[in-house]
Amino acid sequence: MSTSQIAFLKGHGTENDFVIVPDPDNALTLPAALVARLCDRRAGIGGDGLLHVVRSAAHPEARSMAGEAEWFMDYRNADGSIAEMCGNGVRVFAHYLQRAGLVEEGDLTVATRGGPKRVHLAKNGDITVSMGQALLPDASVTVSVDGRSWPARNVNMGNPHAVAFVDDLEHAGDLFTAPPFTPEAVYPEGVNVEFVVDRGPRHVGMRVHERGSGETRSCGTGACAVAVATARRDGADPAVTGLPVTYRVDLPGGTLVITEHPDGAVDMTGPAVIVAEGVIDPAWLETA
Ligand SMILES: N[C@@H](CCC[C@H](N)C(=O)O)C(=O)O
Repeated sequence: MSTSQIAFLKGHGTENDFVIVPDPDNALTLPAALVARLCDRRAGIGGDGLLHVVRSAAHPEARSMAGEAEWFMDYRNADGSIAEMCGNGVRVFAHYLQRAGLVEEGDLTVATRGGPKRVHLAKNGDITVSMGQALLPDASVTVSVDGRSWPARNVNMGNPHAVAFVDDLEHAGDLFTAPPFTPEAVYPEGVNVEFVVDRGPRHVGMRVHERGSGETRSCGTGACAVAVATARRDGADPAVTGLPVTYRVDLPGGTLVITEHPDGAVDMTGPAVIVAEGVIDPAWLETA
């Protein structure tokens, strides 16, 4: 594929939006600066991140997963940085594959930097991703905004999250910049920070500041981290009770349903939408 004719699509999952770049043979070079330009909402196409769609066999980071997952989600944040996982991204990625006729309704596996993820494409359009187990590294972290501070639960869903329970989501402030946390050494690679309020039994609301993207209207891995942290807070750890626990997680862009099973496996269910498709103008690409 010539770099002067790059096809793209635009899609979102609960309004966490992505530029999708199909590149089955991994022929494109996508340096961080170009990704950031593509994700720019004024000078580019605009998105919280970019999904580079590559055959696993064609990508050095995914070749070892090619036997079980034909397709690799090479995910990038809006600033061009690389992240291990993107939960909403996997749903949009799988939806794109189905729409393009590359996979069928039912089950498939998508390779990610966080390992292979099982995905179920349901008839009604819902997409469920088996996100794997949450890790809960024991570290006491404090997150602060505008003079208020909260203890945060450290949850790793392949990527790092700090989950803080607050009285009011407004207390998270404008989230234009990353909320400071201490001690900084806990997250040497940065962190996604979630602010959570209770909305009812097994029902929470959240806002998130994503590493590399700023405040987004949804974060799939963040919703999973929030559900796991809330289950621990509520004394509903499935490994202890022997029962799965399901949380409805409301985000500014929609609702995700998260279930944690007694073996620790976390499932996330939500929608995915393709909004548009087109070709990047070669003249724009020259300047980008
Ligand atoms: N929006 C994503 C998470 C994307 C990666 C994150 N910004 C990071 O750097 O870890 C999701 O839906 O999970």
